[in-house]
Amino acid sequence: MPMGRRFNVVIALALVPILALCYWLLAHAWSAFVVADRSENSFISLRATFVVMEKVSAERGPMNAVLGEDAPTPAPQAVALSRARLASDESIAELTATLEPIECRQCAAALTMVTKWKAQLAQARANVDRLARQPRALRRDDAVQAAVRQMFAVVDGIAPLLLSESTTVARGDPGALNCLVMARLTAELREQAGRLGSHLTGALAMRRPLTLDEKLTIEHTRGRIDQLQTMLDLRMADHPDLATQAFNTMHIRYFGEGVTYFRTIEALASRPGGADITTAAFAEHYVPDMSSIVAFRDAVLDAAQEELRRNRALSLWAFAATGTGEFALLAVLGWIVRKLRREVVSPFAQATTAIRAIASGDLTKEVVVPSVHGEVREMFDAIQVLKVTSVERSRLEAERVRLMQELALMAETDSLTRLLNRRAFEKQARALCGEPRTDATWIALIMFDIDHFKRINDTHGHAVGDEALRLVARASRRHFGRSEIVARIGGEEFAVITRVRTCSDARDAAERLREDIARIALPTDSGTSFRMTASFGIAFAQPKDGADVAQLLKQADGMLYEAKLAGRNRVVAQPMRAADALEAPPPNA
Ligand SMILES: Nc1nc2c(ncn2[C@@H]2O[C@H](COP(=O)(O)OP(=O)(O)OP(=O)(O)O)[C@@H](O)[C@H]2O)c(=O)[nH]1
Repeated sequence: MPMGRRFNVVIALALVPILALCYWLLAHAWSAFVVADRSENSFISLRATFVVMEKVSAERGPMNAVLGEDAPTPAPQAVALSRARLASDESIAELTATLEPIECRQCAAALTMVTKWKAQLAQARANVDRLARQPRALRRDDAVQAAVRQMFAVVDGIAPLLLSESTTVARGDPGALNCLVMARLTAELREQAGRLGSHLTGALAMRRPLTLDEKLTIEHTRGRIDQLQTMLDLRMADHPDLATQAFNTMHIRYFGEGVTYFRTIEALASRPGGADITTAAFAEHYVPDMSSIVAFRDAVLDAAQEELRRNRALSLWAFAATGTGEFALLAVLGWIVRKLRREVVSPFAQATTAIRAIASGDLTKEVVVPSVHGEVREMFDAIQVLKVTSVERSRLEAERVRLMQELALMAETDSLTRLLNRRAFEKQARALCGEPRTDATWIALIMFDIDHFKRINDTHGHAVGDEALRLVARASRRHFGRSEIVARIGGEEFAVITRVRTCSDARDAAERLREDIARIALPTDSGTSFRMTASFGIAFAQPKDGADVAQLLKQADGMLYEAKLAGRNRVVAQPMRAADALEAPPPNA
């Protein structure tokens, strides 16, 4: 696989887990933000529920006052009760408004609960109104108690919604859990404080002493209030900075003044004649002290809301930071990959191609140097140096081969005539003799030299003698083809070795050359020309007998000597036995 594609595959494989991780981190950050956002929205419903609980609880104050008055209810008490009921209704409407736009299973369940409370509340109010229309003397004590308990039941029905909403909110921001728990404890404290006051309603309304049951109920409620106070104190000890002022005010106002006042009225109501105080007067003094509980609850809820807001902002920031960080990371990765590809991978592939071309001897391709720096640039510089040295080495190698060939040629060639020299002749003649052939019957070695050559030199000069040698060589080349080996084997001595079908073929060839040499007109320095002759000696051998070049040379030399002795300018062939020749052996000249 090419390096570029391999690089792409590696990058793709590396990107898969990186992108998956980025997606997971972004999705995680987004879902954390969604939960925090939902948590903040749910807090609005939770706070509205706290208010509903408070308002419905507060409605019992004017209700107690009305039940303590004779019929018809005096206008101030009636107006106070109407206002309290209106406040409850408004708080329920506000809660409903916060729940309706949210499409969730919990909200639907909450709306069902709200509808149920409204029905319960309407029934409880109807009971109170029925009792209020009766003359006080005719009102039955147990009926008054039942009306009060019915109002308690409405508030008891709100507590589960508070719990479920608090859980939802805390799930989105566990940091708000402490505030939410404290708000719930405070809301219950407000409810228990209200109930404590309501426990006096019967006795005060009927102008009678507290019954044993009422006293027991008061003790039970007081015990729960003490519990709540202890729990709040412990939590405040862990979080001393949380709404400290509101907490201290609640301690002074309710646990101090409010509880003391209640104990005073309780003591009066425990006397045989009961307490000489109306429920309205009691509520007027007791209820304002309870407002410090609501103020602390609100302070704690404000702190929770602030925490939720901070958490949502933090989640949003975390989401944005994760997205931006991932984008930056991917951008940097992309930049690194691009830079790697441009400055390392592609140049490396180019370098590989260039080195491969140089190694295979293709030095024509240009080495394209990419715009890179550092080590990669140095690598390309080195490749260029390698190419230059390779080109030079190649040139030197070609030169060496040429020189070797020239040397070989020079070693085997006669520089004057350009024919083979004696050494090359003997070598090639041995090779020819060793060739297994069937088409030729004889090997003929023709040796010849120029007659009275010394005289030519002496008469016309050495240069003319050289020219004579060159002309004889040229004539020899003309007469013999490529398959015949022609050489200058001595000063004015030449030799040809060839295969012939018959001995007379060799003799005829020698004759023709002899005649040709005799026709050569040699120019002299004086402008005249003269002719020369040559003598030939021929020796034969049969390849099947194993031709010996040295022997052939010796025999041809002998024949040449005979030709000289016989008067020169003639061909003398070795005499052959008739049985050895296909035709009569060449005659002696
Ligand atoms: N110009 C020239 N002369 C050469 C060369 N090589 C040898 N010779 C001369 O060739 C002559 C050979 O003479 P000889 O061996 O006496 O033979 P010849 O004169 O041809 O007499 P025959 O062979 O008996 O006919 C000598 O004078 C050599 O100096 C050469 O390369 N150039």
